[in-house]
Amino acid sequence: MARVEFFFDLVSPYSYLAQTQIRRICAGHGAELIFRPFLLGAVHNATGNIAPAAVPAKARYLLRDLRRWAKYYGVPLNFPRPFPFTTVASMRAACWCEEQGNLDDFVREGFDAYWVDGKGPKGTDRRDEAEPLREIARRIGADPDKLAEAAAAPEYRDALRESTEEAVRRGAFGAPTFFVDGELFWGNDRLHFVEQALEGR
Ligand SMILES: N[C@@H](CCC(=O)N[C@@H](CS)C(=O)NCC(=O)O)C(=O)O
Repeated sequence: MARVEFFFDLVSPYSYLAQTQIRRICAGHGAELIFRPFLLGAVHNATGNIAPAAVPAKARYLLRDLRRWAKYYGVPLNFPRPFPFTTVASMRAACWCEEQGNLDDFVREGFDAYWVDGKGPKGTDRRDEAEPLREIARRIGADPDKLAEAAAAPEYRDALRESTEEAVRRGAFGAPTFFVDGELFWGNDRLHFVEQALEGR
């Protein structure tokens, strides 16, 4: 069975788009799908990359591009303001969900909360994540206090750091990053190559 790893951060709109498609793609090819949390800002820092929205002309273009993709897929997208926002606690909580076996639900509900329903963090301060985390907990049927506790615990801080470092070691520089049996693909707009890779297996 082919194995698709999907490294994501809830702050990444292209990861939101890609996760609306990746389950169908993997199911259609009988591939195993493994979501992997990482911290996009740390990936950018480690690789000397910069967020595309830091270039004003690119930021304006990306907004149009994202809307076109959402229309193309027929999925909702409500670009959140302010942007960017912090996801450090959310992504640590994602590491806890990975351990609990409900990361798939976290991914779906987290992206929907942040990129569809306007329930994401309203700033870049860690405290801005308190309510969004409670929202995700409600949606996935987790104990909100446990999720908040996990987000503050050193073991999930370390788990997130390790998965981020692993992604960088393996060649990641942005999101979404996929590995198909170890081969790296970057971008929602490269999902057709992911499919092609799966067809050849
Ligand atoms: N064309 C790509 C754009 C993806 C993208 O801009 N990703 C951002 C995060 S949402 C990133 O990490 N960019 C790094 C870069 O542009 O090098 C796609 O369709 O997914």
